[in-house]
Amino acid sequence: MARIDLVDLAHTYLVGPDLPPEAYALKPVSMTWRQGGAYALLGPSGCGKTTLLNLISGIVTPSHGKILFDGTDVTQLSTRERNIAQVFQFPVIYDTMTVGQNLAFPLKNRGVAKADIDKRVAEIAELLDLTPHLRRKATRLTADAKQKISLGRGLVRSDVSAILFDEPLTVIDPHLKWELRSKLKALHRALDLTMIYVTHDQTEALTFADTVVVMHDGRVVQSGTPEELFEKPAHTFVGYFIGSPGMNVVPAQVRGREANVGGHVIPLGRAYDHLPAGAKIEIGVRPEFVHVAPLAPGLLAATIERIDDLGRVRFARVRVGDVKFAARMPPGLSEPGSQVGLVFEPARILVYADSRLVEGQALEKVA
Ligand SMILES: Nc1ncnc2c1ncn2[C@@H]1O[C@H](COP(=O)(O)OP(=O)(O)OP(=O)(O)O)[C@@H](O)[C@H]1O
Repeated sequence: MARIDLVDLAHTYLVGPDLPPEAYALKPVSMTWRQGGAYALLGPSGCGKTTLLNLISGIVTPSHGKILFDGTDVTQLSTRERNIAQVFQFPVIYDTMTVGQNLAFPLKNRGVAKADIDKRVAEIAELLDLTPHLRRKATRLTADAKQKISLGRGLVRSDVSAILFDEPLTVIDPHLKWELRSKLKALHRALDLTMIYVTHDQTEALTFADTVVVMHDGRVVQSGTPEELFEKPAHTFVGYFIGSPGMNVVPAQVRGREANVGGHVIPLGRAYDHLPAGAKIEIGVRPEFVHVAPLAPGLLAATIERIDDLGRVRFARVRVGDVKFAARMPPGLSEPGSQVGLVFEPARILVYADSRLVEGQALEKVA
């Protein structure tokens, strides 16, 4: 396995001089993927996830920049030379072979000794519950089982630089998805391999990965633990893409320790004295930290439009003039259409300038 460094890496599928930034499927990125880390590459369709994965694997050669594996430049090397294992969306297996032969194939191909192959195949089959099927022809198996074999083929070699998964659970039955996701996590712990898992599904990303890399419009907008993405989204996109419901992001005028939203002043937990002039300023606050309360002086007045009952918690969708918020509902209170007040937790309000998080000044440091 390897530590992977991306150095000013960018890619466009178009050809021509002086291409504009929009022509790039991957805009310049420099970052490090830790040896042995479990990463998810998360973002909506078309944001550049597969492009980045294919650049790392060597399927695509970048227009700019370099890729280093353990400090060695591999930018011009093939997937085989990079020693990468990949699992794709759809099963890639040999129907004429047995399950066991399929699992053994990547090892046989590399000239591994038979005894070592048998041992490793048995180990991986056990981890994926494929042991009873080892002698069966792959052709007769269900799509789920075939994809499990694909996963097994990706995981069977212990000497790979990294294993890359491109939406590997797409064809898997929903109830099995949960089980396989937990299995992959356990496999990561057991095998200690660098794994990069592409998905557009936040639950998949947050349950599998130690580090989630969020992409938006060809850019890596944040790389962090699931907790960091929830607590401190570096970009408003991360705020509403992660979390259910997503973060409230509303235009505001921010001065010092206060935000003004439609004429109402909301105290902030930090001070913002040096916001960039001319930037679009917004505040971001997760619905978990905005509370619906009986309307009272000093509270931002809102109208409840809808209540979403998520079992353990209820969120109200409320309207304040043209602005909509999602907020926590206390038990027993209020019907749709009623007037309520909103209570904000100041320490949980973040400030964004042109969609990027601005670090405020801690209040104790402000005179
Ligand atoms: N081979 C290609 N030739 C031209 N454009 C491409 C090619 N592959 C991808 N693109 C474009 O690059 C952009 C990023 O695509 P990419 O497949 O990397 O995104 P993605 O996040 O993986 O999306 P999806 O989940 O839909 O696969 C898109 O605008 C896409 O149309």
